[in-house]
Amino acid sequence: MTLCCARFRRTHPEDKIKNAKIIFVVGGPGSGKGTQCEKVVEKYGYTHLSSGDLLRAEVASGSERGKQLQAIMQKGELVPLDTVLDMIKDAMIAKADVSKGFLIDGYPREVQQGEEFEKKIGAPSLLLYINAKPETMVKRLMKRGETSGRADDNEETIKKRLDLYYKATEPVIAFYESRGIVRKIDSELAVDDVFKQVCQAIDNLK
Ligand SMILES: Nc1ncnc2c1ncn2[C@H]1C[C@H](O)[C@@H](COP(=O)(O)OP(=O)(O)O)O1
Ligand SMILES: [Mg+2]
Repeated sequence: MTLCCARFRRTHPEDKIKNAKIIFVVGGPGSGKGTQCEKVVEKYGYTHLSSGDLLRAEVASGSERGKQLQAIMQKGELVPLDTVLDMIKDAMIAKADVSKGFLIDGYPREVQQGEEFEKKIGAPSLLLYINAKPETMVKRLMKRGETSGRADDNEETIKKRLDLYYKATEPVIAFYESRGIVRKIDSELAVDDVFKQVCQAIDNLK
């Protein structure tokens, strides 16, 4: 080992999140992930990281990378894996000192993203599977689209996002089910009743 490694090892930024508590929040578009995460932040002091929000912030910044991302997102497609992961990791490190844990919302979108996350960051201790019927998700998204200003909350893109969710993201749930960390949440109910189930799952972590 060189002197340089020895000196910098202790202050490596990654060290800050090595033992962080991580919860994956997985569900279709409009299933209620963001709504539930907000409530968890308030009650448990977790940090909510929505991959979609991080990406939209990059788009809003007007950067060159933001412009490329916007084109992909407008089509309802998935953005490159490394881009999202780096953004999540940077955001986690920035919040490490003040967080009780992290809610990773909207990621992994496919099994490979989960594997990469674990390699670069760490393993989740819980996966909240926010489950609603497709009709419910479409209805909620159309309503959200009236005020969200989100370019992807329109009927055509919603359909593509739902298809992609069933094809790419549902296998993620099966992947983590084999590890016994999936808690299925019935998100057809009123927000507070959904939250009760979420609290039960989190309380059981301790
Ligand atoms: N349990 C619930 N009952 C009724 N509406 C809900 C709900 N959970 C969320 N909503 C609403 C709020 C939003 O306008 C819309 C989508 O919710 P969201 O939290 O933004 O979903 P997601 O982050 O999974 O895309 O549905
Ligand atoms: Mg959301």
